[in-house]
Amino acid sequence: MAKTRVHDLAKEYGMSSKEMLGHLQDMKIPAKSPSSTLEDAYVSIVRKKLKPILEARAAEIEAQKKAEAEAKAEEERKEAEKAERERIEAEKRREKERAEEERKRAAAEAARKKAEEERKEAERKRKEEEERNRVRDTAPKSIPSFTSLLDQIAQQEKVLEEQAAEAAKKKEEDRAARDHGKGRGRRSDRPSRGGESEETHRGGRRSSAPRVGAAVPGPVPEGESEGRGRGKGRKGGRHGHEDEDRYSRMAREAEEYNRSHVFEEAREAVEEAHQDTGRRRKRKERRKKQQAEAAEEQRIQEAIENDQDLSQLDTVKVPQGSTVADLAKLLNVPANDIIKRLFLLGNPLTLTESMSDDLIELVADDLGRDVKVMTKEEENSFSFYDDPKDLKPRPPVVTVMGHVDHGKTSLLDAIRHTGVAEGEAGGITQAIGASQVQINGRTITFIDTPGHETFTAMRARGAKVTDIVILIVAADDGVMPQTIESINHAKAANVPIIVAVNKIDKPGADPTRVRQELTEHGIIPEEWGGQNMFVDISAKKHMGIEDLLEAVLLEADVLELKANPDTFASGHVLEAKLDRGRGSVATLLVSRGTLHVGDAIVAGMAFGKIRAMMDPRGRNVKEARPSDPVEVLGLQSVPMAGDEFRVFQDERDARALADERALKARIEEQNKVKHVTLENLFDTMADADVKELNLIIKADVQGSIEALVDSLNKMDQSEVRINVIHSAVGAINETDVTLADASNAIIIGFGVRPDAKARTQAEQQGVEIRCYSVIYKAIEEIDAARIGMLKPTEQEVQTASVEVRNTFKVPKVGIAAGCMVQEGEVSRDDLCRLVRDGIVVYEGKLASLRRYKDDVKSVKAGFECGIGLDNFQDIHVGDIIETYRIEQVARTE
Ligand SMILES: Nc1nc2c(ncn2[C@@H]2O[C@H](COP(=O)(O)OP(=O)(O)OP(=O)(O)O)[C@@H](O)[C@H]2O)c(=O)[nH]1
Repeated sequence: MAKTRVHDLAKEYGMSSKEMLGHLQDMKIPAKSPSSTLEDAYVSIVRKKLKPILEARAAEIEAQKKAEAEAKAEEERKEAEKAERERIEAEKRREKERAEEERKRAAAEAARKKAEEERKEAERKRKEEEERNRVRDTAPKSIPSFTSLLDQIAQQEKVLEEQAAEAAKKKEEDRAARDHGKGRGRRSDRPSRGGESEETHRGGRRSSAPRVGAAVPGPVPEGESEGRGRGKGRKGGRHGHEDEDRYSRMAREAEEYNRSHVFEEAREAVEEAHQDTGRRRKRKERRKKQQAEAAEEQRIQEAIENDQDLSQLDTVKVPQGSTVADLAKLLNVPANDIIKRLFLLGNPLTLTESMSDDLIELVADDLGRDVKVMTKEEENSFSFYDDPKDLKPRPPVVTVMGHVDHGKTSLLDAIRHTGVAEGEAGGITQAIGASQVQINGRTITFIDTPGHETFTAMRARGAKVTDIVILIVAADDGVMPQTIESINHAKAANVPIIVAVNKIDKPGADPTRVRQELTEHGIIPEEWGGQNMFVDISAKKHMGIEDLLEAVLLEADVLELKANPDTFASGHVLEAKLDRGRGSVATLLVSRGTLHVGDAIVAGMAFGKIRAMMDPRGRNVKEARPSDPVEVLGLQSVPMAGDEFRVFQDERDARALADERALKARIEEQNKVKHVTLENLFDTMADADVKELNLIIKADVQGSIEALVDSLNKMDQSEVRINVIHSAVGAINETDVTLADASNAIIIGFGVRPDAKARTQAEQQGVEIRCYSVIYKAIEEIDAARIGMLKPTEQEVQTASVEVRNTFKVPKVGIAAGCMVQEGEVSRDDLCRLVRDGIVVYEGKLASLRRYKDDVKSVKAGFECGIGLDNFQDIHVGDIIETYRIEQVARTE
């Protein structure tokens, strides 16, 4: 039975051992020292008895704590009050400063305004003067009304002068009259002078007054002027100052009236003179405007009918490489206008020369036009307009990216098994290049070609199919070069990134380090205040997968992904290949509308009617909705990954468009070849030191070609220039060898093999053919060859080529092939590949090699034999079995 020591009990109750011993003594419980032990029965007595004491103590502590808290709160309140007072005072100070500043500013402003007003007044006066001169100088003299106005002005000026003279004379007379009152002698000679003067004045007035009368307001009354005569001399003298004022006023008013009146009339006259041409111009402008409005309306109407994006309407689409003439036609401007501008830009071009993207944009900008230079892919792409009310939510499309071996494939495998019943799990195969998973009743689409090469190749072709990127980073390895590349690619495409920190089950895993390293590349976890969701997972042990999928759904909710499902389908080709038996097989991702079996489609240059569709589980389906990936049969040729597809109502339209595109591509290809040859000629002349590595690339799918070319482009080509002189989907044939021979090229095969004739020819002509099934291997080797660092390595040595002539069932083994060895010698230990129509269908080992019923070690050319393949039954008559062995070969290059 457990015993309790006194000091433990004391500790439990927060008291000293001595105090506890005191209590024990009071309770008559035997205990001597702190280390004495107590029976459980005693302990329970102690607990009972000490309960009220403890409660009292607890209450005491509580009260003390409360008092402390109150004191603290009071102190804080005071602090806050003090801070508030300080704040208010500071605010007041600031307010005062602001007011002072405001006052200064207002004073400065008032001074400025005054100066401005003065300046304006001076300006107004100057302008008035200018206007007067202008009207006088510029008005056409041929206009009669204007000429007469000028006459009037001259007359007015004359009258005013006379009036002023008269006023002066009157003043003189009055003064004389006054003087006369003082001394008669002086007055005696006055009348004759005055009469003479009066006569002169009257005569002058009579000749001018009638013409002026109408123009001068308040003409001088006859009586008044008469009054200035002899009879009313004194009286007039008394009113001398008044009269003088009145005359001055009249003179001023007359001048003012005339000035403004004359100006106004002159202005009207000038306008009238130009009115004819003005009206014509206005009419022309109005007509032009109406035409432009009608054209614009028609354009919008057509755009609406064709479901086009209305926001793009003002931009003129110019195909890449357009000539000067093409651009002039598209912009509806004279070609000379463009040639002139090009000349000024230092790029003189003729009508038929093609323009670079930059030049097209520069010239258009110069012309004030908005253009978009369209690549071939963009030209082939369609833009649609959907009424927002037709849009419905669609599943997100996700791509997994990350460094080699960080677990992309494992993650996709783990995801494919999520939400699938246990029994069903084994039956899941990756039927097409994409998969879908259900989580919480919602769907997520995954593109199954992991890695940024495919992603970028697609994007480079204008196909933005991914909504969300999952960046996978191994927790034991951290951020590596391809992690950074993936981040850059996702960022360039403006696609949100969710980070899956993988392999957390491993002993060296450090998810925090991964987070820290990623912050250096702008990927910051949400929990650290960033934008990116991080989920720790183990793809191998299926840990955290559902959390990751839920994160994807959360991100998708933020993106509000929508599409219109009720229209003709369109989307992109994810992958396409040629399949024996089934023909052209393409994996499509629907982005808009619903795709049905029987639909007529165009994808890039391929067209056809959909014969059958398969979902990611390999099940036949009748329709595919937005974000659904499907494998389709029925296209008459193989499109390229990244091509846009679109359903047409009529198969004939589809065919016409595909034909038109194919023709255009052929013409472009021809032009390009010519162009490139010329360029190469100059380049080679310029730097003869540069070595060239010419390649011909053949592959089973377009995606591999693009991925390889993309990687080659990234290599340093300063010493050895890599030229891909030809690339295509399909087996390596004689034409490829001829081309390689002519251009000193190496042929690279991906998942494809040379046919027999091509191989023989290659051997005869010494053309090198290298075949790979892993892209990294090819890149590694080309890179190694480029930098001249080829190490001794393993090399494949072909041993025999065997044709399948018959197939039969063998108990326990399955299907075996009755064959004829065509060349070489096949051995039991050889590795092999089964080639059908130039495409590698199987790679592995021989399971059996027999002559009649006997197992044999080898069979030579010209002999028949029976061959069984390891774990492979799908052998057809006509297939070729190539056998080979791997040898260590020292490189001589
Ligand atoms: N311990 C552990 N190992 C894992 C985990 N995920 C993947 N691996 C292992 O890591 C290795 C690489 O995984 P893959 O899925 O092939 O990686 P990948 O990124 O697709 O590789 P590449 O296709 O070459 O780019 C394999 O051996 C996996 O078994 C994990 O969560 N835990």
